[in-house]
Amino acid sequence: MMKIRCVVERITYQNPENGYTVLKTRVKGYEDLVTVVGNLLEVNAGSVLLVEGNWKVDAKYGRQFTALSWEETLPATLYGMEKYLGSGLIKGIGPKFAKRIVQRFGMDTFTVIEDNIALLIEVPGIGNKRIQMIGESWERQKEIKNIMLFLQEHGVSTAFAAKIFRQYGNESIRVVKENPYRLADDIWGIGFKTADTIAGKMGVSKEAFVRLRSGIMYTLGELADEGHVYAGKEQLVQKACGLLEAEEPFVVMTLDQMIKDEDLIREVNQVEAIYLPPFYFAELGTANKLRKLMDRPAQDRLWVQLMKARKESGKENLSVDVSGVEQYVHMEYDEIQVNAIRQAAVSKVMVLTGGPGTGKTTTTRGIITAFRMYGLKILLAAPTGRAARRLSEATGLEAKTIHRLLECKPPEGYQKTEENPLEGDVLIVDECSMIDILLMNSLLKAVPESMRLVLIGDIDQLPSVGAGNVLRDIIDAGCFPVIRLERVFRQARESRIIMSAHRINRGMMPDLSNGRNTDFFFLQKEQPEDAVSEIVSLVKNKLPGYYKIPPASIQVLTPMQRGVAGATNLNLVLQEALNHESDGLRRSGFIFKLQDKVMQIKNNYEKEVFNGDIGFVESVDMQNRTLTVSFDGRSISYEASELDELVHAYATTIHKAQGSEYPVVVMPVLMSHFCMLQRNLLYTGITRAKKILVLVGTKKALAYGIRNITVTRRNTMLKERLEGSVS
Ligand SMILES: Nc1ncnc2c1ncn2[C@@H]1O[C@H](COP(=O)(O)OP(=O)(O)OP(=O)(O)O)[C@@H](O)[C@H]1O
Repeated sequence: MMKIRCVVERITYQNPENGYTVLKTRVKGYEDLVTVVGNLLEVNAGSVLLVEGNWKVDAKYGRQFTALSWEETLPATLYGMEKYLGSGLIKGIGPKFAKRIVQRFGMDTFTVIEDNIALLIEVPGIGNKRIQMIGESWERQKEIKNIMLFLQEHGVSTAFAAKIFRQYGNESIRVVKENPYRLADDIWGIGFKTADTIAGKMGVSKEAFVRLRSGIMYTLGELADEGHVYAGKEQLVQKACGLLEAEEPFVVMTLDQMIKDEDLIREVNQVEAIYLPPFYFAELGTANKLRKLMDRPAQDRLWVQLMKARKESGKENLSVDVSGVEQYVHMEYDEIQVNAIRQAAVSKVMVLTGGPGTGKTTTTRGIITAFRMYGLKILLAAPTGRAARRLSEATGLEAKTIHRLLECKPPEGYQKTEENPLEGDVLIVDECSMIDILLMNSLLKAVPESMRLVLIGDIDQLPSVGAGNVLRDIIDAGCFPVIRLERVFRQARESRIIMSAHRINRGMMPDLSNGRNTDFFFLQKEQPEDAVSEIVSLVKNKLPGYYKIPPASIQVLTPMQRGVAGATNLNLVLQEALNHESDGLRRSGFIFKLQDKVMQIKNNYEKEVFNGDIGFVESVDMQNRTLTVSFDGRSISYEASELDELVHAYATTIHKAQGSEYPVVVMPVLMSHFCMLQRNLLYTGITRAKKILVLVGTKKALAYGIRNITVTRRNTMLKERLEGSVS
């Protein structure tokens, strides 16, 4: 084993999945650039590294230095200093100024910046404003370097240093030393495992209360990510023991203490359920409010008139006359649709559900028309921006995202609450299958008791990303009127996408024959590698050529994140094929370049961008290490350390595409995805396509997915609470 000191000239290759990196570096005594390979995800061009490892000769690439461990140091040569300063790490200095500064101050460069920064004024082109910027950035880098050093000493990669610094500032090291598990609570992207590694190196014992507590919290969080609102006690203890490698009695004791401390809530009914408090209160709140809404009368003109007429006539089935509505919207409704409109007129809470093309939108328009005839004030909402926009286009009325409807303002949160409720007579919410228990509770809190509620959604789609199975629980509880639309109308029958979705939903194979004038294609590819090449050629050439559309309007949806035909790899190959920009900002092995299609993967209330929003990189500032993304024309800027909120979106998982629709969808369906292939996943993926759908893969995989209905049960008690069997 030996050590070399090198300056990173450029990063040639990085694999974000496993961290494998190839660097071209300059090493003293070597004429040519030296190739260094290994797990070096977090390095920047210009960094000076002390790398420990061995020389090896690769059959294809020749002599290389294989890194086993490495640390970053400040450069000690003129060349290194210039590279370091010009790398973009220090705001206000790019390659040009780096050269000038080093030319002027030589080996004293860093001492000058450190002790006497005002002297930079002697460098042509540098003014006081820039000096101030450089000074601040230098200090920040120094502090980040200290944290990095500290983290490296404790065996953690440097990726999180900037984030830790942003959260705690100069207190960073103190906080981490005091309770490293706080990192997992406070910082998005740092999980229990990372915090636990730090704690382990710091000598925190395996049985320490802080450790067990954090592990239990993490396990509950993981179960919530899988969709569970609560954990069965046994399930939780077992899972936590596995994670913590701790004896069961210690975990049980910790759990009991946490319940005593009211960190967690235990409820014993049919099972011993352990809740994280927000989930418990959300489930309880949702159930109580829905029951209350059901019990209280509305106060609008339509309600008052109908109830009066019912009372006077003694007829229970009196409702609105739908023929007036039909005349107004120029549509003849079928029996179930008429029923839906009549039911809406006499309901405080109701559910409208159905698959694609069954007339949910058309019926909603009818319901809205009936309400408007009686002067009701209508509010429209949907969980995502795109779903809200679609609802708005379909109804001609303003529709908001639930976040906007509730006037979400960080950091205080929702402005619309029980104390400051929504104003209106009726709230109609679309795409309700996407609403998780926390969001549903927040929404219902803001609904006054006299307001009507119409919930619309397709129950056969994937359930919400967040915890709960809210729409299904509400339907299954049997306490609310539910109208199920099943007939597919003529126009929709012509769409093979829609007909295939319905067949899949009934467990049948779709018709896979290809022909002209169709919207549904199946391309047989056995091997994932072949499927990927086909997808690239479809997105880059074939579909744009045939349909005269830009590649950016084509969305690749895939069942999985990992693997050859998973979202990560597809993004890498599609980026390479579609984006020819040579450079960009790097983060964890990904490179964000001008024009890249990207997706925000976290709700960021400050920036007002939300999980699932798709945009395009519209500028990259290598000097200041920032970039801006245009989300539907709105420019949002990101610092390099915030780039883990973005992923490339040439391809996304079907889960992430819930609630969105795209004109053209390309979707791999391969046995290599077998663990994810499920009927509701395929159904959701296929129904995202509005004009063209191309499946690439094997019939076997498609058939397997269609048969697979082992939808994992989610732990929720909402249905029981609504029924009244659990209070
Ligand atoms: N009563 C009806 N008579 C004739 N056509 C109808 C009727 N109801 C709906 N349709 C037609 O069926 C098609 C699908 O209806 P609609 O768009 O309302 O369905 P949807 O359930 O909202 O579909 P998706 O979920 O795919 O958006 C439309 O072309 C619509 O005009």
